[in-house]
Amino acid sequence: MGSLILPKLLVVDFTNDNLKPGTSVWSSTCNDIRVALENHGCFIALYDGVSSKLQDSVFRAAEELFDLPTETKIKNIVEKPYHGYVGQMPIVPLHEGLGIDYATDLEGAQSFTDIMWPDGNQSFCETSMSFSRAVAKLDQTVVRMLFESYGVEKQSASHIESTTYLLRYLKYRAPETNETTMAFPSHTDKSFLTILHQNQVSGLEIRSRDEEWISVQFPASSFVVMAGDACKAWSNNRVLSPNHKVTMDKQEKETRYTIALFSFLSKKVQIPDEFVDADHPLQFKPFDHIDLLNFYVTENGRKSQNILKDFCGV
Ligand SMILES: O=C(O)CCC(=O)C(=O)O
Ligand SMILES: [Fe+2]
Repeated sequence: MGSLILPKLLVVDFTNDNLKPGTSVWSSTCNDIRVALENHGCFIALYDGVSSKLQDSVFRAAEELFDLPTETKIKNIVEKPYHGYVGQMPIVPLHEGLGIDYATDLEGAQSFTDIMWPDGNQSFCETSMSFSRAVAKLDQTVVRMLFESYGVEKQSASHIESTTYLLRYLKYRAPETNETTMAFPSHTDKSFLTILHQNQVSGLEIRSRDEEWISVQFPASSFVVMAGDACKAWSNNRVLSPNHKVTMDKQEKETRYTIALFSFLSKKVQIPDEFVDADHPLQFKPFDHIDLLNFYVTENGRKSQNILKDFCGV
């Protein structure tokens, strides 16, 4: 066994030196990851690619960012839906978020930093970029392992080459007495994969394939790897892109911060031929990833109970 299944969710120890391509631990872990993504749409990764110093820095960077005046934060305008500033919404009063597109590139991190701090903030820029690059490595390892488990490993390199990353800083303040505890409503992500890292305040809940809501406890230094709708489409409906939400505890006094890295494809999302046969007919037409986001913000997209079927169903 390459990995451990704690009460509900798979925990994969990426710090294990024996987890190397070609070993039996590697292949059994590839298999565990595939099964977890098919049944729960997520798993927990223990990963030391982000040093504890960088973890501390990224949460300090989050506090510094959210402490900026609202008139500055709203300048985080990105053309792509759900990429920029979100906040001040009466129905989701606890939540605020900002996004850095192309976060693993210096230009992406720098241009966001320049808008937030016109006089410069080099440490914020470096922290955001280093964190994104370190988490992107985990994303790429998971892609490689998932592709290998499905026998399409030859396609992982071109997939990784065409991946771009959005880093989002997310804040959930503690609810006041008699205020809603719903901090982020139930949804599926539109990414290929999402990787979440939270501070010590929990709140994430994920709905598994058998419709059980699971409260996610992040072990120290852990990351939640979750499949988005693009991964579900790519897999011809094998992978689950789980509904998930954030609920704050009524008694909670502290602010929850999550730093989330979302991966998107700059080439078409297309189902490999290997996933299609008489028992598994083609379910989705190829599509541009950005068009899935654009559909999601239309009235039909928002109302849809099955976004992939309505957007690109065969
Ligand atoms: O904060 C979290 O744990 C989840 C955030 C989330 O689901 C999202 O931003 O899509
Ligand atoms: Fe999400």
